[in-house]
Amino acid sequence: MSERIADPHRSEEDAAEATLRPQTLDDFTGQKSLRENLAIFIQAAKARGEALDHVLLHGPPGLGKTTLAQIVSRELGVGFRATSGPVLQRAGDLAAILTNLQPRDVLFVDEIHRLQPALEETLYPAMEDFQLDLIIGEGPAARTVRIDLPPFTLVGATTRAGLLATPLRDRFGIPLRLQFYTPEELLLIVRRGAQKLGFALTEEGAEEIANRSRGTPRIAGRLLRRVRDFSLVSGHKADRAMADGALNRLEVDGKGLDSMDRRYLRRIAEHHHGGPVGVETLAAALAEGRDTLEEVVEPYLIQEGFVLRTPRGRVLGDPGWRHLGLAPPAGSQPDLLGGGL
Ligand SMILES: Nc1ncnc2c1ncn2[C@@H]1O[C@H](COP(=O)(O)OP(=O)(O)OP(=O)(O)O)[C@@H](O)[C@H]1O
Ligand SMILES: [Mg+2]
Repeated sequence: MSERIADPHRSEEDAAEATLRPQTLDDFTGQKSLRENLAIFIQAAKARGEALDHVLLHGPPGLGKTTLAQIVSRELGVGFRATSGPVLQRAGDLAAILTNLQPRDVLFVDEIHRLQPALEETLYPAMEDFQLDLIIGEGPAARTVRIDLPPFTLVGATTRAGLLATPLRDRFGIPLRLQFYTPEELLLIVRRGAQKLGFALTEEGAEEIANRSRGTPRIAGRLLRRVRDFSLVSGHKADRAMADGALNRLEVDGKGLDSMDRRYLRRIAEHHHGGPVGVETLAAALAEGRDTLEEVVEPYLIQEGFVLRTPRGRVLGDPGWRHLGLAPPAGSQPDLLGGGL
């Protein structure tokens, strides 16, 4: 998976992302209503001199959750502390972070759906009442000490909001869902990125990259950097033909799908006559984790109608058949609402 150019997950090479990361809410392209709402809540919190309510950012990888968390602290003019669900192992680690926060600081917890249940419970009173219950000692001598915390803003990020326990989800006053970006928004992002890199990319070249970025700024940035490499080495002007050639060599097709996406679609078409087929079956056949399919591969394919998620499993949609250059078999689309169950 790490070899996929269109893998929306972060990779080592994406350290270069920092250069392209927008620094302010105004600089952040797309997610219009989310951005407008957030701007109002930030302004109100600043006017009151209070900590911003806790924010939950959820959506597929590479859409800007970490970027937004950093922007929130910058716009509030407060400190930023970052950690993640899998990194936090002991209640003491969390307590140390919480007690070291300055008033109104942002604490960013990435992959918050992977937080240990015991730590999650430590968070409840911390989020609700800014209090921390620490257990000191062991056995019969153990006692609970209550510590007051400075008011702070927890910004949680997750690709799987569905995996969050309800009591945790309910403690976020500002839940925000990120959507895939439109080609127009990606075009702005690609143009701005080329500018920041000092890379002379033609308008058509930028369009080509934007249209093939799978709705994801992280992929747009990565494709932009690769096209720049090809352009530099070949000495060709970075126009549409140049970008097209580079993206084809990276096996990113005209719709931005990569080899994994195509294997997934082909599997449903050729082995299951278009489905329905269960996600577990697909994961086993493709030697991929079910989580990866559900978190990384499917969201974009579903949003674009290549695949439909039905109660009986995944079904290839008409755009999926067309993309493979195949005709949907007559009467192949089962009743998608699951009425036949
Ligand atoms: N709205 C945007 N405008 C411009 N660039 C963006 C935008 N959103 C994200 N990016 C770019 O995409 C990259 C990935 O974004 P980010 O790391 O915030 O994604 P994420 O949602 O946190 O992903 P993950 O779920 O993998 O943690 C950033 O480095 C930034 O360069
Ligand atoms: Mg992130």
